[in-house]
Amino acid sequence: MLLQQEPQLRELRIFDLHLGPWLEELKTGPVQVTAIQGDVTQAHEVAAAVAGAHVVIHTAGLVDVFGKTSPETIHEVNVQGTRNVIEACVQTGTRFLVYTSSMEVVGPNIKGQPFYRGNENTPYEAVHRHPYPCSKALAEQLVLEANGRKVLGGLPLVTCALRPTGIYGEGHQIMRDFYHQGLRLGGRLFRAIPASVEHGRVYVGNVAWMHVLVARELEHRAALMGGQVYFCYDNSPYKSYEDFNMEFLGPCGLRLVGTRPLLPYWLLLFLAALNVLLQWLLRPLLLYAPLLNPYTLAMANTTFTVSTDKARRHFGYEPLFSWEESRTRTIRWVQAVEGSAQ
Ligand SMILES: NC(=O)C1=CN([C@@H]2O[C@H](COP(=O)(O)OP(=O)(O)OC[C@H]3O[C@@H](n4cnc5c(N)ncnc54)[C@H](O)[C@@H]3O)[C@@H](O)[C@H]2O)C=CC1
Ligand SMILES: C[C@H](CCCC(C)(C)O)[C@H]1CC[C@H]2[C@@H]3[C@H](O)CC4=CC(=O)CC[C@]4(C)[C@H]3CC[C@]12C
Repeated sequence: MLLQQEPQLRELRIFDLHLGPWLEELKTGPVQVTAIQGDVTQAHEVAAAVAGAHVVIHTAGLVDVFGKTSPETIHEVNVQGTRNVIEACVQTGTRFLVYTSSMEVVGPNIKGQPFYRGNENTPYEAVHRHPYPCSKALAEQLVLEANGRKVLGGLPLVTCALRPTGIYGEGHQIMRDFYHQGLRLGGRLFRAIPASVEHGRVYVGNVAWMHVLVARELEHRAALMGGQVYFCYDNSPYKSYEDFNMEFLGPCGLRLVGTRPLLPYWLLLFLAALNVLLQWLLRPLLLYAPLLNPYTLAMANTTFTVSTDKARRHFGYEPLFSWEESRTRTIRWVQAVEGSAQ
Protein backbone atom coordinates (compact mmCIF):
# COMPACT_ATOMS: atom_id res chain seq x y z
CA MET A 1 0.00 0.00 0.00
CA LEU A 2 2.83 2.38 0.80
CA LEU A 3 4.53 1.60 -2.50
CA GLN A 4 1.30 2.09 -4.44
CA GLN A 5 -0.12 5.12 -2.67
CA GLU A 6 2.70 7.20 -1.24
CA PRO A 7 4.44 9.33 -3.87
CA GLN A 8 6.84 10.83 -1.29
CA LEU A 9 8.21 7.40 -0.31
CA ARG A 10 11.98 7.07 -0.76
CA GLU A 11 12.76 3.93 1.20
CA LEU A 12 10.60 1.21 2.70
CA ARG A 13 12.09 -0.90 5.47
CA ILE A 14 10.25 -4.03 6.48
CA PHE A 15 11.25 -5.46 9.84
CA ASP A 16 9.77 -8.86 10.69
CA LEU A 17 10.64 -12.10 12.41
CA HIS A 18 9.73 -13.98 9.22
CA LEU A 19 10.50 -12.59 5.80
CA GLY A 20 8.43 -14.18 3.03
CA PRO A 21 9.45 -14.65 -0.62
CA TRP A 22 6.65 -12.23 -1.62
CA LEU A 23 8.88 -9.41 -0.40
CA GLU A 24 11.14 -9.96 -3.40
CA GLU A 25 8.36 -8.74 -5.72
CA LEU A 26 8.33 -5.42 -3.90
CA LYS A 27 11.95 -4.79 -4.74
CA THR A 28 11.44 -4.39 -8.48
CA GLY A 29 10.17 -0.76 -8.45
CA PRO A 30 11.98 2.58 -8.14
CA VAL A 31 11.64 2.78 -4.32
CA GLN A 32 14.35 1.13 -2.26
CA VAL A 33 12.85 -1.77 -0.30
CA THR A 34 14.95 -3.14 2.54
CA ALA A 35 13.83 -6.31 4.28
CA ILE A 36 15.29 -6.81 7.75
CA GLN A 37 14.86 -10.06 9.59
CA GLY A 38 14.61 -9.20 13.28
CA ASP A 39 12.79 -9.56 16.56
CA VAL A 40 10.92 -6.66 18.20
CA THR A 41 11.82 -8.04 21.60
CA GLN A 42 15.49 -7.30 20.84
CA ALA A 43 15.95 -3.58 21.49
CA HIS A 44 19.23 -3.28 19.57
CA GLU A 45 17.75 -4.91 16.47
CA VAL A 46 14.79 -2.54 16.53
CA ALA A 47 16.99 0.53 17.05
CA ALA A 48 19.22 -0.45 14.12
CA ALA A 49 16.20 -0.87 11.86
CA VAL A 50 14.53 2.38 12.93
CA ALA A 51 17.64 4.62 12.69
CA GLY A 52 17.13 7.31 10.06
CA ALA A 53 13.46 6.56 9.41
CA HIS A 54 10.99 9.42 9.10
CA VAL A 55 7.92 7.41 10.15
CA VAL A 56 7.55 4.07 11.93
CA ILE A 57 4.42 1.96 11.49
CA HIS A 58 4.49 -0.59 14.28
CA THR A 59 2.19 -3.44 13.34
CA ALA A 60 4.22 -6.48 14.42
CA GLY A 61 2.46 -8.45 17.09
CA LEU A 62 1.64 -11.86 18.43
CA VAL A 63 -2.03 -12.53 17.70
CA ASP A 64 -2.98 -15.56 19.74
CA VAL A 65 -6.37 -16.15 21.30
CA PHE A 66 -6.14 -19.95 21.03
CA GLY A 67 -3.52 -20.68 23.69
CA LYS A 68 -0.73 -21.54 21.24
CA THR A 69 1.81 -19.35 23.04
CA SER A 70 2.39 -18.55 26.69
CA PRO A 71 1.00 -15.33 28.20
CA GLU A 72 4.61 -14.32 28.97
CA THR A 73 5.60 -14.55 25.29
CA ILE A 74 2.52 -12.58 24.20
CA HIS A 75 3.43 -9.89 26.73
CA GLU A 76 7.08 -9.89 25.69
CA VAL A 77 6.32 -9.42 21.98
CA ASN A 78 3.35 -7.07 22.24
CA VAL A 79 4.30 -4.95 25.23
CA GLN A 80 8.10 -5.10 25.50
CA GLY A 81 8.29 -5.07 21.68
CA THR A 82 6.28 -1.85 21.62
CA ARG A 83 8.42 -0.35 24.37
CA ASN A 84 11.49 -1.15 22.24
CA VAL A 85 9.95 0.54 19.21
CA ILE A 86 9.18 3.69 21.22
CA GLU A 87 12.68 3.79 22.71
CA ALA A 88 14.19 3.26 19.25
CA CYS A 89 12.27 6.29 17.97
CA VAL A 90 13.41 8.39 20.93
CA GLN A 91 17.05 7.34 20.69
CA THR A 92 17.41 7.64 16.94
CA GLY A 93 15.32 10.80 16.41
CA THR A 94 12.32 9.35 14.54
CA ARG A 95 9.37 11.66 15.24
CA PHE A 96 6.29 9.88 13.90
CA LEU A 97 4.96 6.59 15.22
CA VAL A 98 1.77 4.85 14.09
CA TYR A 99 0.69 1.85 16.17
CA THR A 100 -1.64 -0.96 15.08
CA SER A 101 -3.74 -1.45 18.18
CA SER A 102 -7.00 -3.41 18.16
CA MET A 103 -10.70 -3.05 18.91
CA GLU A 104 -9.91 -5.59 21.63
CA VAL A 105 -8.35 -2.81 23.67
CA VAL A 106 -11.93 -1.69 24.25
CA GLY A 107 -13.85 -4.95 24.08
CA PRO A 108 -15.84 -7.12 24.13
CA ASN A 109 -15.21 -7.09 27.86
CA ILE A 110 -15.25 -10.09 30.20
CA LYS A 111 -18.87 -9.30 31.14
CA GLY A 112 -19.98 -9.79 27.54
CA GLN A 113 -21.64 -6.35 27.42
CA PRO A 114 -22.62 -5.27 23.89
CA PHE A 115 -20.88 -2.37 22.17
CA TYR A 116 -23.40 -1.45 19.51
CA ARG A 117 -22.11 0.84 16.72
CA GLY A 118 -20.07 2.81 19.20
CA ASN A 119 -17.37 5.38 18.53
CA GLU A 120 -14.09 6.41 20.17
CA ASN A 121 -16.01 8.32 22.88
CA THR A 122 -18.67 5.74 23.66
CA PRO A 123 -18.48 4.83 27.36
CA TYR A 124 -17.69 1.14 27.83
CA GLU A 125 -16.25 -0.84 30.69
CA ALA A 126 -13.00 -2.12 29.16
CA VAL A 127 -11.99 -4.98 31.45
CA HIS A 128 -9.80 -7.82 30.16
CA ARG A 129 -8.35 -11.02 31.47
CA HIS A 130 -7.06 -12.72 28.34
CA PRO A 131 -3.33 -12.15 27.63
CA TYR A 132 -3.87 -10.86 24.07
CA PRO A 133 -6.24 -7.93 24.78
CA CYS A 134 -4.34 -7.19 28.01
CA SER A 135 -1.11 -6.90 26.03
CA LYS A 136 -2.66 -4.75 23.29
CA ALA A 137 -4.20 -2.42 25.88
CA LEU A 138 -0.88 -1.99 27.69
CA ALA A 139 1.01 -1.44 24.45
CA GLU A 140 -1.49 1.13 23.22
CA GLN A 141 -1.21 2.98 26.52
CA LEU A 142 2.59 3.08 26.16
CA VAL A 143 2.28 4.50 22.64
CA LEU A 144 -0.19 7.21 23.66
CA GLU A 145 1.85 8.18 26.73
CA ALA A 146 4.94 8.52 24.55
CA ASN A 147 3.28 11.28 22.53
CA GLY A 148 5.22 14.49 23.18
CA ARG A 149 8.41 12.84 24.47
CA LYS A 150 11.54 14.52 23.17
CA VAL A 151 13.42 12.48 20.58
CA LEU A 152 17.11 12.81 19.67
CA GLY A 153 17.50 16.37 18.41
CA GLY A 154 14.95 17.76 20.86
CA LEU A 155 11.74 17.64 18.83
CA PRO A 156 8.60 15.95 20.18
CA LEU A 157 7.49 12.45 19.25
CA VAL A 158 4.03 12.32 17.66
CA THR A 159 2.16 9.04 18.13
CA CYS A 160 -1.25 7.64 17.40
CA ALA A 161 -3.01 4.29 17.55
CA LEU A 162 -5.39 2.61 15.10
CA ARG A 163 -7.86 0.07 16.42
CA PRO A 164 -8.99 -2.29 13.64
CA THR A 165 -12.09 -4.38 14.20
CA GLY A 166 -11.83 -8.02 13.02
CA ILE A 167 -9.67 -7.90 9.88
CA TYR A 168 -10.59 -10.03 6.85
CA GLY A 169 -9.28 -10.36 3.33
CA GLU A 170 -6.45 -12.07 1.50
CA GLY A 171 -4.28 -14.17 3.82
CA HIS A 172 -6.90 -14.52 6.57
CA GLN A 173 -5.85 -17.71 8.31
CA ILE A 174 -9.08 -18.24 10.31
CA MET A 175 -11.19 -17.87 7.16
CA ARG A 176 -8.99 -20.53 5.57
CA ASP A 177 -9.53 -22.79 8.63
CA PHE A 178 -13.32 -22.36 8.41
CA TYR A 179 -13.21 -23.08 4.70
CA HIS A 180 -11.30 -26.33 5.18
CA GLN A 181 -13.56 -27.29 8.09
CA GLY A 182 -16.59 -26.76 5.81
CA LEU A 183 -15.04 -28.92 3.09
CA ARG A 184 -14.40 -31.69 5.60
CA LEU A 185 -18.06 -31.50 6.69
CA GLY A 186 -19.32 -32.01 3.15
CA GLY A 187 -19.69 -28.34 2.22
CA ARG A 188 -21.57 -27.39 5.40
CA LEU A 189 -20.88 -25.24 8.43
CA PHE A 190 -23.20 -25.35 11.42
CA ARG A 191 -24.47 -22.15 13.00
CA ALA A 192 -23.17 -21.73 16.54
CA ILE A 193 -23.88 -18.04 17.19
CA PRO A 194 -27.25 -16.21 16.92
CA ALA A 195 -27.51 -14.21 13.69
CA SER A 196 -28.51 -11.14 15.76
CA VAL A 197 -25.02 -10.78 17.33
CA GLU A 198 -23.18 -8.13 15.27
CA HIS A 199 -19.42 -8.35 14.86
CA GLY A 200 -17.31 -5.51 13.44
CA ARG A 201 -15.13 -6.37 10.43
CA VAL A 202 -12.80 -4.36 8.21
CA TYR A 203 -11.05 -5.22 4.94
CA VAL A 204 -7.27 -5.59 5.18
CA GLY A 205 -6.67 -3.18 2.26
CA ASN A 206 -8.59 -0.45 4.07
CA VAL A 207 -6.67 -1.13 7.27
CA ALA A 208 -3.42 -0.67 5.34
CA TRP A 209 -4.78 2.44 3.61
CA MET A 210 -5.71 4.05 6.92
CA HIS A 211 -2.17 3.43 8.19
CA VAL A 212 -0.69 5.09 5.10
CA LEU A 213 -2.93 8.12 5.50
CA VAL A 214 -2.03 8.49 9.16
CA ALA A 215 1.68 8.14 8.40
CA ARG A 216 1.29 10.87 5.76
CA GLU A 217 -0.81 13.29 7.82
CA LEU A 218 0.75 12.92 11.26
CA GLU A 219 3.43 15.51 10.54
CA HIS A 220 1.05 18.22 9.29
CA ARG A 221 -1.70 17.58 11.83
CA ALA A 222 0.43 16.72 14.85
CA ALA A 223 -1.55 18.91 17.25
CA LEU A 224 -4.84 17.31 16.24
CA MET A 225 -3.76 13.70 15.76
CA GLY A 226 -0.95 13.26 18.30
CA GLY A 227 -1.92 10.94 21.17
CA GLN A 228 -5.23 10.04 19.52
CA VAL A 229 -6.90 6.68 18.90
CA TYR A 230 -8.97 5.86 15.83
CA PHE A 231 -11.18 2.87 15.20
CA CYS A 232 -10.21 1.32 11.88
CA TYR A 233 -13.41 0.65 9.94
CA ASP A 234 -14.91 0.67 6.46
CA ASN A 235 -18.28 0.02 4.83
CA SER A 236 -18.34 -3.73 5.45
CA PRO A 237 -21.86 -4.71 6.57
CA TYR A 238 -22.81 -5.32 10.19
CA LYS A 239 -23.41 -9.03 10.56
CA SER A 240 -22.70 -11.91 12.89
CA TYR A 241 -19.21 -13.41 12.60
CA GLU A 242 -20.54 -16.51 10.86
CA ASP A 243 -22.96 -14.73 8.50
CA PHE A 244 -20.19 -12.35 7.52
CA ASN A 245 -17.82 -15.22 6.71
CA MET A 246 -20.55 -16.74 4.54
CA GLU A 247 -20.34 -13.67 2.27
CA PHE A 248 -17.12 -15.27 1.02
CA LEU A 249 -17.51 -18.93 1.83
CA GLY A 250 -21.02 -19.09 0.32
CA PRO A 251 -19.84 -18.23 -3.22
CA CYS A 252 -17.08 -20.83 -2.74
CA GLY A 253 -19.68 -23.57 -2.27
CA LEU A 254 -20.23 -23.73 1.50
CA ARG A 255 -23.61 -23.55 3.22
CA LEU A 256 -24.38 -22.38 6.77
CA VAL A 257 -26.87 -24.81 8.24
CA GLY A 258 -29.53 -23.47 10.65
CA THR A 259 -31.27 -20.15 11.08
CA ARG A 260 -30.67 -20.48 14.82
CA PRO A 261 -27.68 -22.02 16.69
CA LEU A 262 -27.84 -25.80 16.48
CA LEU A 263 -26.40 -26.29 19.96
CA PRO A 264 -27.59 -24.47 23.10
CA TYR A 265 -25.17 -21.90 24.48
CA TRP A 266 -24.56 -23.84 27.71
CA LEU A 267 -23.40 -26.84 25.67
CA LEU A 268 -21.02 -24.71 23.61
CA LEU A 269 -19.67 -23.27 26.83
CA PHE A 270 -19.19 -26.76 28.18
CA LEU A 271 -17.36 -27.85 25.00
CA ALA A 272 -15.23 -24.71 25.15
CA ALA A 273 -14.25 -25.50 28.75
CA LEU A 274 -13.55 -29.09 27.75
CA ASN A 275 -11.19 -27.83 25.05
CA VAL A 276 -9.27 -25.87 27.68
CA LEU A 277 -8.92 -28.99 29.78
CA LEU A 278 -7.84 -31.06 26.78
CA GLN A 279 -5.31 -28.40 25.80
CA TRP A 280 -3.81 -28.57 29.27
CA LEU A 281 -3.81 -32.37 29.44
CA LEU A 282 -2.30 -32.82 25.98
CA ARG A 283 0.28 -30.05 26.30
CA PRO A 284 3.18 -32.41 27.16
CA LEU A 285 2.41 -34.44 24.00
CA LEU A 286 1.05 -32.03 21.39
CA LEU A 287 -0.34 -28.56 20.83
CA TYR A 288 -4.14 -28.77 20.85
CA ALA A 289 -5.48 -25.31 19.95
CA PRO A 290 -9.01 -25.50 18.51
CA LEU A 291 -11.01 -22.43 17.42
CA LEU A 292 -13.52 -22.93 20.22
CA ASN A 293 -12.52 -21.88 23.72
CA PRO A 294 -14.34 -19.77 26.33
CA TYR A 295 -12.66 -16.60 25.11
CA THR A 296 -13.35 -17.02 21.37
CA LEU A 297 -16.92 -18.08 22.18
CA ALA A 298 -17.44 -14.92 24.23
CA MET A 299 -15.89 -12.83 21.42
CA ALA A 300 -18.09 -14.31 18.74
CA ASN A 301 -21.17 -14.21 20.97
CA THR A 302 -20.97 -10.53 21.99
CA THR A 303 -22.05 -7.65 19.79
CA PHE A 304 -19.14 -5.33 19.06
CA THR A 305 -19.52 -2.93 16.14
CA VAL A 306 -18.26 0.57 15.52
CA SER A 307 -19.81 3.52 13.75
CA THR A 308 -17.56 6.57 13.68
CA ASP A 309 -16.25 9.30 11.41
CA LYS A 310 -13.33 10.43 13.56
CA ALA A 311 -10.75 9.23 11.01
CA ARG A 312 -12.58 11.10 8.23
CA ARG A 313 -12.77 14.30 10.26
CA HIS A 314 -9.17 14.20 11.47
CA PHE A 315 -7.30 13.07 8.38
CA GLY A 316 -9.78 12.67 5.53
CA TYR A 317 -10.05 8.87 5.61
CA GLU A 318 -12.41 7.28 3.12
CA PRO A 319 -12.15 3.55 2.47
CA LEU A 320 -10.05 2.84 -0.62
CA PHE A 321 -11.90 -0.42 -1.34
CA SER A 322 -15.69 -0.52 -1.50
CA TRP A 323 -17.52 -3.38 0.21
CA GLU A 324 -18.16 -4.99 -3.21
CA GLU A 325 -14.48 -4.84 -4.12
CA SER A 326 -13.35 -6.11 -0.72
CA ARG A 327 -15.82 -8.97 -1.03
CA THR A 328 -14.75 -9.86 -4.58
CA ARG A 329 -11.06 -9.79 -3.71
CA THR A 330 -11.60 -11.98 -0.64
CA ILE A 331 -13.73 -14.49 -2.58
CA ARG A 332 -11.03 -14.71 -5.26
CA TRP A 333 -8.47 -15.41 -2.58
CA VAL A 334 -10.58 -18.17 -0.97
CA GLN A 335 -11.09 -19.67 -4.44
CA ALA A 336 -7.33 -19.65 -4.95
CA VAL A 337 -6.93 -21.40 -1.58
CA GLU A 338 -9.43 -23.98 -2.85
CA GLY A 339 -7.41 -24.41 -6.04
CA SER A 340 -4.22 -24.92 -4.09
CA ALA A 341 -5.94 -27.40 -1.73
CA GLN A 342 -6.96 -29.72 -4.57
N1 LIG B 1 -6.19 -10.05 12.76
C1 LIG B 1 -7.05 -9.18 13.25
O1 LIG B 1 -8.29 -9.32 13.12
C2 LIG B 1 -6.55 -7.96 13.97
C3 LIG B 1 -5.19 -7.71 14.15
N2 LIG B 1 -4.78 -6.57 14.80
C4 LIG B 1 -3.36 -6.25 14.96
O2 LIG B 1 -2.79 -6.12 13.67
C5 LIG B 1 -1.42 -6.49 13.70
C6 LIG B 1 -1.16 -7.51 12.62
O3 LIG B 1 -1.97 -8.62 12.90
P1 LIG B 1 -2.24 -9.80 11.86
O4 LIG B 1 -1.84 -9.36 10.51
O5 LIG B 1 -3.58 -10.32 12.12
O6 LIG B 1 -1.22 -10.88 12.42
P2 LIG B 1 -0.06 -11.66 11.69
O7 LIG B 1 0.40 -12.71 12.63
O8 LIG B 1 -0.47 -12.04 10.32
O9 LIG B 1 1.06 -10.53 11.57
C7 LIG B 1 1.88 -10.19 12.63
C8 LIG B 1 3.28 -10.00 12.09
O10 LIG B 1 4.13 -9.70 13.19
C9 LIG B 1 5.31 -10.45 13.04
N3 LIG B 1 5.91 -10.72 14.34
C10 LIG B 1 5.43 -11.51 15.33
N4 LIG B 1 6.30 -11.55 16.34
C11 LIG B 1 7.34 -10.76 16.00
C12 LIG B 1 8.55 -10.41 16.64
N5 LIG B 1 8.88 -10.88 17.84
N6 LIG B 1 9.39 -9.58 15.99
C13 LIG B 1 9.10 -9.12 14.75
N7 LIG B 1 7.99 -9.43 14.10
C14 LIG B 1 7.11 -10.24 14.71
C15 LIG B 1 4.86 -11.76 12.38
O11 LIG B 1 5.95 -12.42 11.77
C16 LIG B 1 3.82 -11.25 11.40
O12 LIG B 1 4.39 -10.91 10.16
C17 LIG B 1 -1.15 -7.00 15.12
O13 LIG B 1 -0.52 -5.98 15.85
C18 LIG B 1 -2.53 -7.30 15.67
O14 LIG B 1 -2.56 -7.16 17.06
C19 LIG B 1 -5.68 -5.66 15.24
C20 LIG B 1 -7.01 -5.86 15.09
C21 LIG B 1 -7.56 -7.01 14.44
C1 LIG C 1 -12.35 -17.72 16.22
C2 LIG C 1 -13.54 -16.88 16.60
C3 LIG C 1 -14.80 -17.47 15.96
C4 LIG C 1 -15.05 -18.89 16.38
C5 LIG C 1 -16.43 -19.03 16.96
C6 LIG C 1 -16.92 -20.47 17.08
C7 LIG C 1 -15.90 -21.37 17.70
C8 LIG C 1 -18.17 -20.47 17.91
O1 LIG C 1 -17.23 -20.97 15.79
C9 LIG C 1 -13.39 -15.41 16.19
C10 LIG C 1 -14.62 -14.60 16.62
C11 LIG C 1 -14.13 -13.18 16.85
C12 LIG C 1 -12.68 -13.18 16.41
C13 LIG C 1 -11.74 -12.11 16.96
C14 LIG C 1 -12.26 -10.72 16.65
O2 LIG C 1 -12.45 -10.54 15.27
C15 LIG C 1 -11.34 -9.64 17.17
C16 LIG C 1 -9.90 -9.87 17.03
C17 LIG C 1 -9.09 -8.78 17.09
C18 LIG C 1 -7.71 -8.89 17.09
O3 LIG C 1 -7.00 -7.92 17.36
C19 LIG C 1 -7.07 -10.20 16.81
C20 LIG C 1 -8.00 -11.25 16.29
C21 LIG C 1 -9.35 -11.26 17.01
C22 LIG C 1 -9.06 -11.63 18.47
C23 LIG C 1 -10.31 -12.27 16.36
C24 LIG C 1 -9.83 -13.73 16.58
C25 LIG C 1 -10.84 -14.79 16.13
C26 LIG C 1 -12.21 -14.60 16.76
C27 LIG C 1 -12.12 -14.83 18.27
